[in-house]
Amino acid sequence: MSLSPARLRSAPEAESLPSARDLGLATRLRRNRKSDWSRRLVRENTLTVDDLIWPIFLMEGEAKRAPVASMPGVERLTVDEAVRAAERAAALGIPALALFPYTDPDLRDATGSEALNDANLVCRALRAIRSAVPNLGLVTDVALDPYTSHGHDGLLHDDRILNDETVEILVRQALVQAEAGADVIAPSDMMDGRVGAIRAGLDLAGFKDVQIMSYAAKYASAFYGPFRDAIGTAKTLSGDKRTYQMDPANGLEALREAALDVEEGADMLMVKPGLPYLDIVYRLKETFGLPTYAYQVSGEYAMIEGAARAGWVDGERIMLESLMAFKRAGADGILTYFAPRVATLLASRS
Ligand SMILES: NCc1[nH]cc(CCC(=O)O)c1CC(=O)O
Ligand SMILES: [Mg+2]
Repeated sequence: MSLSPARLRSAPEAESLPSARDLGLATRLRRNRKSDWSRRLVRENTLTVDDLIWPIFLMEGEAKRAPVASMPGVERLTVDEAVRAAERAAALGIPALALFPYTDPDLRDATGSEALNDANLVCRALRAIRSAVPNLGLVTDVALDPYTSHGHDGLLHDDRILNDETVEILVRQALVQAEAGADVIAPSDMMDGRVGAIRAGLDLAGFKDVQIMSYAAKYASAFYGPFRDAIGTAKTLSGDKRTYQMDPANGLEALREAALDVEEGADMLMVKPGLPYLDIVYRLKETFGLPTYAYQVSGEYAMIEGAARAGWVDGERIMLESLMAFKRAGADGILTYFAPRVATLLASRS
């Protein structure tokens, strides 16, 4: 039955070839794709609302929302508006929110001291959301960049980011957040040893059930640009973050980063950015088997949403396809600015 390419080429007319009508294939993968019911039956992965963590941006004031220019459709919210967002998340069944503050410029200083203020924006939002929506998971970011005048995640000294001195402050930041009601502490700073130090600090203070989601593999990425607009560090950041965030060229190093975080007590791992780093998501999940998350970061969101708004791509389909890709790579969930939109869409389909 098999037909060589040479014979095919020399054949006078296609219709005279029996195999042109029937290749005699035992296996035809298209059979399972023939109809919607069958495609659903053989589908390997599903995206559900349980996979979503919604990152939101906070700002001072009352009853206000301010658009983030480089993230069309995303707004900074005052605390009362953040409570509305939390109620919306709960109504949609989104498991958790991640909170990021836009700190007033005059509250920023060289050491990021506002991070340790138990009445800072994040802490006030934690308390307000906790009392209005008690059962929503609240994830907080541990790193100093929203609070430092230089926009770095740690202490800057002679053009260097100090590691151990920074970790000491991060532990205190985590305690302030846990005290205000954070369920999950998510260190995004990439200092060495911070997961272990934060775990020890939390345990000592009695926060044994507060989880740690480690930004285990966080790359020095240009995809964070719009986020830095949102939290107001785009213009102030001096230099770049390449002495602490990972080199995008490295894959094995992500395994070493994650191994240390697991050893130090991380409950969950995260990879960031998301879509360009699916190989890292896959490797971490395969290697450690921990709950593993991906952050579809601001630049990824901006690229999809910008192209969609220009009419160049089908935004809704790309949103769903990109999120499904994370699931296929092994992610247990995704931090995504699309969370409320995709949750609404999923609800309308069920
Ligand atoms: N600690 C900083 C932090 N936490 C989350 C993001 C980026 C998230 C996004 O781009 O959506 C960043 C940016 C950075 O490292 O400069
Ligand atoms: Mg590390």
